[in-house]
Amino acid sequence: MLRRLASLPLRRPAAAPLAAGVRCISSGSVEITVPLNFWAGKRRTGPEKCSKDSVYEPATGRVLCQLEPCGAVEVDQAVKAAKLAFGYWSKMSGMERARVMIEAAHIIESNREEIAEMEVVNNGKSITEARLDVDSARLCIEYYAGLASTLAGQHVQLPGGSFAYTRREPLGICVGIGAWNYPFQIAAWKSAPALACGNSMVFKPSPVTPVTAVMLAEIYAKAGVPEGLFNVVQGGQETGSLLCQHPDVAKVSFTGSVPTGQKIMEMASKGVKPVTLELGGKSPLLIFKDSDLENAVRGALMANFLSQGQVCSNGTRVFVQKDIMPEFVKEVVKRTQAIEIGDPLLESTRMGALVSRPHLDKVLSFVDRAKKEGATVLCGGEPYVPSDPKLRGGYYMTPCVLGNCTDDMICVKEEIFGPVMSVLPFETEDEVLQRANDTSLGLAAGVFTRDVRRAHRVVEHLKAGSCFINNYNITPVEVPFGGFKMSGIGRENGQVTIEFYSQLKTVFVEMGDVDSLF
Ligand SMILES: NC(=O)c1ccc[n+]([C@@H]2O[C@H](COP(=O)([O-])OP(=O)(O)OC[C@H]3O[C@@H](n4cnc5c(N)ncnc54)[C@H](O)[C@@H]3O)[C@@H](O)[C@H]2O)c1
Ligand SMILES: C[N+](C)(C)CCCC=O
Repeated sequence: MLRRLASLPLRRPAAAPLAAGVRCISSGSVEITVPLNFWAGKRRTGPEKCSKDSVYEPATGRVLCQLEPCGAVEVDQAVKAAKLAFGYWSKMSGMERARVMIEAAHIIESNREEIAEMEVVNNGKSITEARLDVDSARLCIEYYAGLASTLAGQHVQLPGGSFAYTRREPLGICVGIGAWNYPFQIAAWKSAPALACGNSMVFKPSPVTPVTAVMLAEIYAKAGVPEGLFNVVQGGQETGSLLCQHPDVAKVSFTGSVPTGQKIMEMASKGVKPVTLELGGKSPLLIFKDSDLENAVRGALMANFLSQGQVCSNGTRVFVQKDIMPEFVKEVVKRTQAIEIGDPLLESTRMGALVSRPHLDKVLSFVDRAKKEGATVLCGGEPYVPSDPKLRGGYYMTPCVLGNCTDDMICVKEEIFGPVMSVLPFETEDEVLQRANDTSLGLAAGVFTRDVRRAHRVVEHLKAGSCFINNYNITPVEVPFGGFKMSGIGRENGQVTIEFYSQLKTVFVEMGDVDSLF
């Protein structure tokens, strides 16, 4: 097996389409009947007697497929498969692992459109964004393939010719648990560093978006990973809890809300398992009067309206220096009103549907509460019904800009996770820094200014894991991403993430005699 893996060519002709069973789709035309669980190299049905949950297509509100949540038996089968695969994979060299991962990246590239389309159908985001998410997943796998062969330890000289060395070793079976806003990308951001380090993974997507993680499992299988190296079990919190508490699991990497992250940490603590937690945010974006206004407006839109505003790192508290508030607001509102909402599979659409009916209702209720608290709706914040009859049951709303906001309003304090921007005036740098940091969360923050000294001074004081100067919401995979404070623990992407998916073994080597005290 090892020889076969090692001899894979670096590049193959375009891979055959994946088994999602559909191509060239349109909204409302897709029904998924293939099983969505995957372990030991194959798609699998869930437990015979499970109660199935309907999964919806956000663009239309139609049922897309049925989710078969895994119970203890299936979780155990997936973990067993991962254990077996770990035995092979962890013994391969970094170069051998890299070859297979690069092959997986090529298969993603060849199937970019199909994966993006399925992401749209299941998540509701625009096809333009979904393609970028697929690219980010591929780049992440390529990046960690590149790092796989660089894993190395240290050599330390000790007295008398003795020495010690360190080995960077994999952890074992890692569990990945994902949120619904970037289903394919999250699966890749977790599996790529895990696999590069020699681990295997059991991944549980959100029950709202179960479709594309299993496509990634197929891709890894086609690329030639050992059977069981990357497995997908579907389900909600019960399945997730079973994974976190499984005695053979070495680590849990979670993306989701703060309350769930706290539960995961608690469960993992019972087995003293390390966790990576990528949690929520309520990030500030600071726009100073010396900013390039055109870029500041673009940045504010990028900070709020990607993925229908359902982005953890969104800069939803937009602090604008008073002097430029009128022109900033005028421009932001004009451009927000021009965002084309509608069928997420159309090239011209810039904002698709929110992920579910309950989530849409929740976001709209935040807008209602903001109004009651005295905020002014400068635009949007209404349910939106597209003219195309097939989209009438979809979960759309108009992107919203709230003015007249104050720091104590719920819309300014709580993560809304929808297309709602709160604009707040400020006067001085000290004041805005104090207000920007006045939150228990610390995922991201941004500053727009032409003053280079101010920019670096401000980011030095911002209590956030990812800070942007004169841009927002870009996440190159070479760069670590993660939160301060209650926004999380650990990082994804970048070289540092190798440390979160591996452990250090120290080996002492005695070259002389044992100097015994006894
Ligand atoms: N920091 C990041 O990188 C990042 C990225 C995306 C989303 N998020 C955050 O995710 C949230 C939205 O996603 P969501 O609604 O899917 O979050 P969620 O916390 O409701 O669910 C996330 C995942 O956890 C699972 N889960 C729920 N209860 C569990 C339990 N007790 N044990 C194990 N697993 C359990 C869910 O089934 C799902 O797969 C937002 O707060 C957002 O900010 C963070
Ligand atoms: C929008 N980004 C930049 C891809 C960030 C995704 C991670 C969080 O939801």
